[in-house]
Amino acid sequence: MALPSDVRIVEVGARDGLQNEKAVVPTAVKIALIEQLAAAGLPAVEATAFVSPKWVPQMADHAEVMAGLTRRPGTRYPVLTPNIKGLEAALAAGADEVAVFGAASEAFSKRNINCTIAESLDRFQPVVDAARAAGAEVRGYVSCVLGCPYEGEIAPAKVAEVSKALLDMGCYEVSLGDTIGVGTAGRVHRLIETVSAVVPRDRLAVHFHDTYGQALANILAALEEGIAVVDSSVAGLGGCPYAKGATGNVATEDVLYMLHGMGINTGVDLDAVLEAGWFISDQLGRPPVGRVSRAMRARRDAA
Ligand SMILES: CC(C)(COP(=O)([O-])OP(=O)([O-])OC[C@H]1O[C@@H](n2cnc3c(N)ncnc32)[C@H](O)[C@@H]1OP(=O)([O-])[O-])[C@@H](O)C(=O)NCCC(=O)NCCSC(=O)C[C@@](C)(O)CC(=O)[O-]
Repeated sequence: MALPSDVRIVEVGARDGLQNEKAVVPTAVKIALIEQLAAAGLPAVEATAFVSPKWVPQMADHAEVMAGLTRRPGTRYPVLTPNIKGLEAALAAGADEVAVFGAASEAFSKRNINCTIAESLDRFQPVVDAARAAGAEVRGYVSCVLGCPYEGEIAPAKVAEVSKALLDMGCYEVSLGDTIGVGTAGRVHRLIETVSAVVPRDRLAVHFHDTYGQALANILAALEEGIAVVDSSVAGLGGCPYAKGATGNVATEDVLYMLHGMGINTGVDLDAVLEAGWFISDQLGRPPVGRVSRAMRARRDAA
């Protein structure tokens, strides 16, 4: 299949990235990061999660983050909403795009959102209905598409089943998450071949963590399968609090460098994303994880 000429990047660093930080990141820092990422031309900057603060304390300032943001016209600021309570709070905070998040693994679903896969789908339907009735678009996530920290291998057919259920209930797009980064390119091809039998490829996104260093190769495999939406995280921030050992998403800077080098358009300014990555890395007191960010910083420092 021909590679796409344009790829939409969904930046998840401020949510997926920061949710796993132990030290509380000040709300003002989160807002500054989100605004820098939006100014870099990223079309979607996931802003926060309206989840239980007992489960994910780092996202407890969700309403303050939304209230403090100066939003750019044309940029989307999706937020996670696991249930009606989260949705109501998100809508009250002015969210115009939300995301429900399920899993292809029963054990992960239990640990992450405290219910079975079937229960989660029952819980999401009213969230999707109410969001759409309020004029908010809904994205769906499926975690553990290439492996689960508790169950190991996950059948592509299960991923297809959950993805189809999310699309059928009204999600405009389903993002396939390799939560613990165990996938390899051949398995990505097989996964997308299986899922695309029930969900059109133009309704699929990929969300790959880079735990085993496979994310860029896996993204390329997804592009070869006709996928044109990629989730990534500035400075390679992140991990999932309910997947021990999971490291960050693939770094946005690495994805942009690869795509632009291949002549694929994203509309995103890599230099501005690099600056945003250095800003948040300095705030967190550690170097960025992404290779491009490290290389460009070394070059800048040497100049
Ligand atoms: C889903 C729940 C809430 C169920 O948690 P629960 O304990 O089963 O919920 P409950 O309905 O029994 O309520 C218990 C308490 O939580 C409160 N509560 C209930 N809902 C909310 C809410 N929305 N916001 C704030 N508070 C809430 C509720 O009001 C009550 O408060 P209490 O009466 O005890 O004071 C919980 O399990 C949860 O918040 N889980 C979120 C976990 C999470 O955020 N994980 C990370 C995101 S997923 C991810 O990173 C993967 C992804 C998307 O990036 C893709 C990939 O990489 O694979």
